[in-house]
Amino acid sequence: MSDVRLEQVTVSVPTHDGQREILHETSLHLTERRIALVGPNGSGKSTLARLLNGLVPATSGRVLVDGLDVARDGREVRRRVGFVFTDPAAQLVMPTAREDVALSLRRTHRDRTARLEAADRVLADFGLAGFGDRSVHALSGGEGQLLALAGVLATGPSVLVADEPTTLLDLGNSRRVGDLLMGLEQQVVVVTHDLELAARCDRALLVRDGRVERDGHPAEVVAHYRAHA
Ligand SMILES: Nc1ncnc2c1ncn2[C@@H]1O[C@H](COP(=O)(O)OP(=O)(O)OP(=O)(O)O)[C@@H](O)[C@H]1O
Repeated sequence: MSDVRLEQVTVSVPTHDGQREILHETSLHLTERRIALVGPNGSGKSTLARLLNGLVPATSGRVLVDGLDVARDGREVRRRVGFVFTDPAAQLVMPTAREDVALSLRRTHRDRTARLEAADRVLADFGLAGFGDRSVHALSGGEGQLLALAGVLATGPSVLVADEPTTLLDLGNSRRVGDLLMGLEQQVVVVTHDLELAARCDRALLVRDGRVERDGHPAEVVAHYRAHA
């Protein structure tokens, strides 16, 4: 399992009259396989998630993934830490589903024909057999999210960070994506408002007002959150 550390991390953003802290001096050691970040809107969950692959830089403190400093070794960290956005449209960049997955395979499969064949195998693994020629814009929300996950996982990350991956999905697709995430071998850090999904993780963190208010077993953290929402 990967080893993710935050050391006294603060994130500040400029405001019209100075600076505002959106994450306050946070230290964490994440080694569990499945970790949920829960909490109210605007509490800092996405900020915390985005720190893990450098999408958001720490204003002070350090973020380390397997000992690599995100600020110094950003390229190598981004190779290890895959990121899935809430809206798959944010990351599906190629015209068809097959080409989108193939783009993720360009490092491991130099030959184009082999790469496209491998992309079809990946699509099949994610329940998208037969979708290869489909435009990425002609997919349902669930299919798009599965394709986005397939594309990120095809790059071979050791950590997957998913920011509200089930928010746009109906119940069936939400379960499908949730089951897929919970079954992955990789370390998974998931930001979610779905407390059932959070309860299936090994550890949960309740983020509020830019601080980790509770950190522990999901059942305990979710119960605390429900009682103090
Ligand atoms: N680049 C930025 N500039 C200014 N403010 C920001 C920036 N990024 C985030 N914020 C603010 O920081 C706070 C935390 O944002 P963040 O997106 O981390 O919250 P969140 O817990 O993921 O919220 P939600 O559940 O609504 O997605 C919010 O008040 C947000 O408006």
